Amino acid sequence: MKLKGKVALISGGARGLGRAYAEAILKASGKVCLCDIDSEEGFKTLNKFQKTFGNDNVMFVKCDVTDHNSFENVFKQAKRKFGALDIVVNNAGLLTEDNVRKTMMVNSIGVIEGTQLATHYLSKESGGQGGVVVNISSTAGLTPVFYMPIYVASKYSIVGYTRSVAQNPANKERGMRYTCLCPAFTDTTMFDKKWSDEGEGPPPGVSEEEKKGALHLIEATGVNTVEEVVKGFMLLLEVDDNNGAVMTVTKKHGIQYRHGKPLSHKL
Ligand SMILES: NC(=O)C1=CN([C@@H]2O[C@H](COP(=O)(O)OP(=O)(O)OC[C@H]3O[C@@H](n4cnc5c(N)ncnc54)[C@H](O)[C@@H]3O)[C@@H](O)[C@H]2O)C=CC1
Ligand SMILES: CC/C=C\C[C@H](O)/C=C/C=C\C=C\C=C\C(=O)[C@@H](O)C/C=C\CCC(=O)O
Repeated sequence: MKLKGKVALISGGARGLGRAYAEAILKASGKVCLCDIDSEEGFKTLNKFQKTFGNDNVMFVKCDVTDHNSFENVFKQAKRKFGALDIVVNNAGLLTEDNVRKTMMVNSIGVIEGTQLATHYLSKESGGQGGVVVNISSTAGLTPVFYMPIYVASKYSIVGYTRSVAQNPANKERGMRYTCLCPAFTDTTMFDKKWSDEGEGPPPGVSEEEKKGALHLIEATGVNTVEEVVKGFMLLLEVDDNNGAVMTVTKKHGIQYRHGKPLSHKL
């Protein structure tokens, strides 16, 4: 997809990776509707982007992706302002093991409902032009991590969901493609530097065993810069024949496509 003039909706776009995806699309002459539960940070980002890219090319709508009406309102407002929608990035996420329902609501159901809304609002059968959905999982959506099983469960669900929706032949008719981006540890607020040896020690509630596990994995995978993840993200948007693609981005191995082989029906 050529990004000039294309319109993207990005959840969790107020900061971190979501904000960086937005900036990359704006730099490529696209338009962006940011949404986030954090309106203070959202309006700060909006003001900054408006100064650089112009008021006509960016908007912010406060939204909680776990509230269907609140999320759907973003799609309506983006279409009203820009007249079209071509890209949906289901990026909003959180990392907590303390609240299983909240983690699943944001990281899993928020992404699934965002994909359903995208299919409805972008689809040729609803008067759209078709388009692309990028669902943000994690390498923790492809490999077990003993100290964050709930986060892992939420992220595995996104990989399976995206691959399944991509296989639905009806979505080809609708002009839709679905992809999944799985970054490993990346240097944002979510990646708490306190976990590293230079930091002040683990966050409250993290046991020594969990800290050791985290440090071991961080050492094995390395820590991505935001720019490295954005490079993979832009490839997913720009390459048109990648419906169903699952891409990992790790510091050590860079960008890799992961081909999930379906189990044989004999099993
Ligand atoms: N930073 C990392 O190491 C990695 C992050 N990821 C994923 O990338 C995505 C972005 O992560 P980061 O930018 O690092 O995190 P971040 O914490 O900096 O940004 C997440 C954004 O999502 C928003 N958000 C949270 N709950 C929301 C809700 N209910 N409704 C709307 N917005 C909500 C937050 O307000 C925040 O602006 C997440 O899905 C995360 O799981 C994946 C792999 C690695
Ligand atoms: C402190 C947590 C910060 C950010 C959240 C992030 O999403 C969590 C990531 C947690 C674990 C990451 C594990 C990464 C593992 C790897 O990159 C490789 O060991 C394996 C990569 C892919 C697995 C698929 C395969 O078997 O090839």
